[in-house]
Amino acid sequence: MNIYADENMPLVREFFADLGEVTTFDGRNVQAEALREADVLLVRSVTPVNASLLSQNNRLRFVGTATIGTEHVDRDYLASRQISFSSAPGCNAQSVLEYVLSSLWFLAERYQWSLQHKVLGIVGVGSIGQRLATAARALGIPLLLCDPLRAAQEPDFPHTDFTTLCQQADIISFHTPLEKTGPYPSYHLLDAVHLAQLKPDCAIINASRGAVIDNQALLTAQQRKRRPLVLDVWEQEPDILLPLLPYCDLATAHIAGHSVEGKARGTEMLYQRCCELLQQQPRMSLAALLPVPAMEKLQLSANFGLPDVQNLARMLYDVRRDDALFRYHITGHGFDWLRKSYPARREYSALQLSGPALPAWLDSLGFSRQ
Ligand SMILES: NC(=O)C1=CN([C@@H]2O[C@H](COP(=O)(O)OP(=O)(O)OC[C@H]3O[C@@H](n4cnc5c(N)ncnc54)[C@H](O)[C@@H]3O)[C@@H](O)[C@H]2O)C=CC1
Ligand SMILES: O=C(O)C(=O)[C@H](O)COP(=O)(O)O
Repeated sequence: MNIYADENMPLVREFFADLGEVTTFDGRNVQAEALREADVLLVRSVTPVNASLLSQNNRLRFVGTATIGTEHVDRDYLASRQISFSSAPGCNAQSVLEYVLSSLWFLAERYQWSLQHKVLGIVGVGSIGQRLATAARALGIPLLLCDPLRAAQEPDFPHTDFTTLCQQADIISFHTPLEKTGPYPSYHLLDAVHLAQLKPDCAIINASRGAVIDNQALLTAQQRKRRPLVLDVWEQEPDILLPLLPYCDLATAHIAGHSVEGKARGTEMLYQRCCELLQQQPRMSLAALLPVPAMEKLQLSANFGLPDVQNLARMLYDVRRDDALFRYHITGHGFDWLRKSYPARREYSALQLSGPALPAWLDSLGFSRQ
């Protein structure tokens, strides 16, 4: 069994070595010729998997993407060749939540906001958006939710249409997939028309897909009237619209989902799907492979409360680190280097909390107790 995997897939050899021979490749630049002998193909979001990439391969059985987003995979083509496919839904949802929370705390500090007096609009309330909604409720942040697909299926879903959300929210965070067609396309969802409808100081956070926001229209709007802006994802990565950078409060290289756990969970999920396909019992598990975190245990006193949570979270992840890396290295090393050399970052759950009266809302943020 020949297993071909993106070189940026952590623990891929540890998981897959018992299923076959593992060969790694550069996901951004891989060509059809290099994949001729693959039985299993494991990719990340940077590899378009389509008829052209698979034109020289006639033995492929399984394609897996260790990501939540799947717009880079031509699933109809895979189905036409009876090649099984799996993504890794939810694998890095907690990682994106921690990115957004860190961004919210940063913006609150920079602009001296009380988040409890800001309306957070969440666009796309799936794995990530729902986690964010749960965390925001725990932190007392008022919410507007926009998800027309959920609204169509769930009579009680408190849906606010996108235009109304644009008019009423103080902060908007995007968590939709990138869809160019269908009844609810998200391509350029935030366009010049909607940008003009936002409150003057409405903050924008995008950690979904770059093209959910019309980047050129965003630049024009920022040049006219600057708003708080956090961008993890950009149109046309890795060749992004660099003139946007001075207008960003936080700018990062599509790393919101790149926690150690988030990336490794993606590898594990594909391993499990592959074992199912091969009708083999999985022999490896993430719990056994994850490294011991630098900070393992922390005792909180009975005085720990909501105002302290930001300091606790910052011990584990502070988005300012990634913003600084981006601004320093983007012109020299470039977008993909920043992603490839991303420093280790553990999720909140890596730290076991103990104490006499741990508040229940810590669980809603993803912390774990001893
Ligand atoms: N920056 C990063 O590192 C990462 C980015 N992502 C991106 O975040 C997206 C969301 O991830 P998940 O929450 O796991 O996906 P999900 O599929 O669980 O949720 C997406 C939600 O968006 C809703 N939606 C679809 N079209 C919409 C529209 N036009 N307007 C409003 N809502 C719409 C869907 O109904 C669904 O509930 C992914 O598709 C991926 O593109 C995911 C992980 C990491
Ligand atoms: O899961 C997704 O979707 C993402 O966007 C990942 O966090 C980033 O994907 P990679 O480009 O690192 O594969």
